Amino acid sequence: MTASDIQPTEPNTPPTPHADTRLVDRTKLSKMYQHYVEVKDKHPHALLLYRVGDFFETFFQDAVTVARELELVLTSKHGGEVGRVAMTGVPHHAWERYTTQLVEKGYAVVICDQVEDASEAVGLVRREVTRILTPGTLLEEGMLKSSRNNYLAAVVIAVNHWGLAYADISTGEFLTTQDSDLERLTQELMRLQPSEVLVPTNAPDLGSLLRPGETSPSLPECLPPSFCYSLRSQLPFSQAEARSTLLQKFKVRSLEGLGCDHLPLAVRAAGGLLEYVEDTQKAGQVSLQRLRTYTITDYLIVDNQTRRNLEITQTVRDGTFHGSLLWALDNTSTAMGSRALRRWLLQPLLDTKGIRSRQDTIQELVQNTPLRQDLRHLLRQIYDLERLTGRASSGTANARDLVALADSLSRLPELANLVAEANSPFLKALQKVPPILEELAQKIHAHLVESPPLHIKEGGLIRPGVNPLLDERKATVEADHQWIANLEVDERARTGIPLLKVGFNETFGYYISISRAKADQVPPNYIRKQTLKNEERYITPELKEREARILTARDDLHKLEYEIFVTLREEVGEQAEAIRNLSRAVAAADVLCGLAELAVHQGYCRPEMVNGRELKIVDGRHPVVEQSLPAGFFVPNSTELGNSEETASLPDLVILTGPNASGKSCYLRQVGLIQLMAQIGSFVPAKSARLGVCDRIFTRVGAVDDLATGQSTFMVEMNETANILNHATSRSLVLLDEIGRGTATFDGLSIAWAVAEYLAMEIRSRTIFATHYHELNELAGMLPNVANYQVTVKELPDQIIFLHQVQPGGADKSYGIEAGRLAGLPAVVIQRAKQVMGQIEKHSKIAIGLQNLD
Ligand SMILES: Nc1ncnc2c1ncn2[C@@H]1O[C@H](COP(=O)(O)OP(=O)(O)OP(=O)(O)O)[C@@H](O)[C@H]1O
Repeated sequence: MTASDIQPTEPNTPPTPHADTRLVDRTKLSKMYQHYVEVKDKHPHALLLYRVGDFFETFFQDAVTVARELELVLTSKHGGEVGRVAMTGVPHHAWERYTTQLVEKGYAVVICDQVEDASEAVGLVRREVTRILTPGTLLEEGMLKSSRNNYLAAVVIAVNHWGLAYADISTGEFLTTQDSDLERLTQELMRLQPSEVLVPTNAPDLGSLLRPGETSPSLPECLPPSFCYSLRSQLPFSQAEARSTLLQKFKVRSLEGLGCDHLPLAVRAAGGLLEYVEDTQKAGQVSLQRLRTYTITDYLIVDNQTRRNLEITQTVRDGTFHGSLLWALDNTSTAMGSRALRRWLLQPLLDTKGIRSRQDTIQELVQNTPLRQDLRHLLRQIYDLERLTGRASSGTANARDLVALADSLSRLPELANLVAEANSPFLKALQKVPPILEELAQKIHAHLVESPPLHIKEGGLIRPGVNPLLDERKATVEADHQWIANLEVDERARTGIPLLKVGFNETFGYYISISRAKADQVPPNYIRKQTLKNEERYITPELKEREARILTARDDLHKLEYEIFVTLREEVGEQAEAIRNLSRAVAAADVLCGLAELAVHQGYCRPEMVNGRELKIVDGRHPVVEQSLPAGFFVPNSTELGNSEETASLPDLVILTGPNASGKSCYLRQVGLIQLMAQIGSFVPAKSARLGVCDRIFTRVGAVDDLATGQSTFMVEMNETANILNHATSRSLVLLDEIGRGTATFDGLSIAWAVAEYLAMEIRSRTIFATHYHELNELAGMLPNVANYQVTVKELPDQIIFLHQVQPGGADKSYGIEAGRLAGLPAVVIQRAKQVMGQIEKHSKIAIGLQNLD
């Protein structure tokens, strides 16, 4: 197949009946289509993009799908004796853009590229599958979001136990875990938000990729429907296969060193995942870091509901990043740092030592302003080393990637210098740069030109002096070019035609151009090649000889440059682990430097992390609301929780009352966010804080109908409350907003009362319970570890002023009727509501009744 075989798309041609490879008579297909169908048979569940000249074409059923999904014209092409087959194509240079769209829509895409030069091919150009792209196996820069990891996960479930492995093949991260309770698996998947999840199955739809929302009977119920699932064969996930895949990959004799030898389900998930990665990467080698085994309970557990309610990565109202905690905290200077901060926020620590070493680093950077500023300045010059390394080791990096990588590597010694005197752990980690990485940077700089072209097969990459053969060939080509340049001058002199020119075009190559008026003066060795309106074009045997030499030499030159480049790229790939180890240190330092900057500018303090259950915050603020209000407008509030022998006066449970919109929800969230920030090692928005480490944070905030599962507001609320009561411990922090609102007043109040009592007496978790049921204030008089707080307002004759101050005591009214008046309810309705309330208050015996319960 040559370039001339490229079929132009033929719009307006109706699609032929041949839109299904399974129904077509293959013997009547032309050779290229036969090959296409063979490849398609091997990848029935993916879309096959098949290189034909300057296009990636799709045929048959894939053409129909691609045309529909990308809104391209569906056309057709002659496929041999069978007649026409459906076709849709995209220009080869734009394949990434189109493939990204397909992968984002949840399709797997197989790239079948030409692997030999079309001009050198004898017969059909050789084509091979070079890449299989699925949502979880992307490496291309344009397909990935720089600020977040792209996780591929694999799950293996055995009754109530499960193994989960996940990897980001663009950065090399690879982890596995095992646990019981399928609810925890769901939660872990929700934390990771993987782009693709591998599930081993025996089902008939094996090999297919279920797009988000698609269902299959082979999918276990505990797997949330919002992800993409790849249904895979059981074999690579079997204990024996998975074990041997891992042993081979990491060149170890036993899995002990990887920490998972006693976790069969974790091993099976990791082995199956690895096999899939190798299967999809075809041409390239993906370098995953050594597998790490982790335990879910080693981290602060924040369930999906709480993550949502605390708006950690996106807001509840419109799902945007702007307005989330991550948005407020992200002051990082590198993409690696930005990804690391997200990971930290989604997996805060339990271990006080780990927290303190992060705090120490922030503290050093807070105190040393020049160091902090220089560090930020230098970090900004470091590109995404993790992903650049990933592309280098998988063979997808171009020369610009390697130059960017070398530029970044060469900043590392400067970084080491800058932190040479530093004392804190995360800065010390930057003090040593392995000499091999410095040498690698120098080598790349010495080999590649400063601004290499995008394409790596068209020369112009390698500096002179790198390879004698290359220099020799360059010199020959240059001499030939010079000969051609001289030719114009020489021939003008020889022929006496002053306007004679030497030109070049792709079709004829080099030629001598003379105006038609002078055509009678051409020497006899000129051979006429083309006649234009005002011009005749000639060639000479010597010119053609030089041309052939130049073109061959140029091709050789490009090939040699490419070979030198590939060798260099492989050398980078060999250092992937060392580069990534250092990248992780850079990412961590970047996160901490950003948090230090924030601490300085927003006036955050270092929380004192203690071992008990104490939670003391003096003048705490909400880190996001504070940033969205003008400076000084946010009203700080203190919190004291955690009853123990040493802190006998502190309550475990606070009943928080106050009018609508006074700031109850904001206060609840503020406490949760401060605790969470403290457990990622950050400083916190407060004057001072003493915080015991929490094992879990639970929230129940707001009331939203879960339309997707058809549950009512009240049922959602009850499910969430049940989850809290069943899982909270005395080390948990529980934040409840308006329990029992979605049902009849007495039912709601009774449930709220019983829940509060259970939390305070049985679980003894630290709890803030915001409510409009003022009757709950009675609890404080009955239980020693319950206290009442209220958010205060100032009442004027015709308006309420929100003071947003949390103070001891219970509010005795809700101002709900005032809020209704302000919202514009008719005066008669307001008047009547006041009358009704007066009557109810007079006759209500709820509180009295409750006191008499015991
Ligand atoms: N401490 C504060 N300082 C300044 N403004 C605040 C403070 N707390 C809350 N606000 C402002 O008040 C608004 C209402 O707060 P919030 O939603 O927390 O009220 P609420 O008491 O939970 O109301 P409702 O009972 O109706 O849910 C917030 O949007 C915020 O802008």
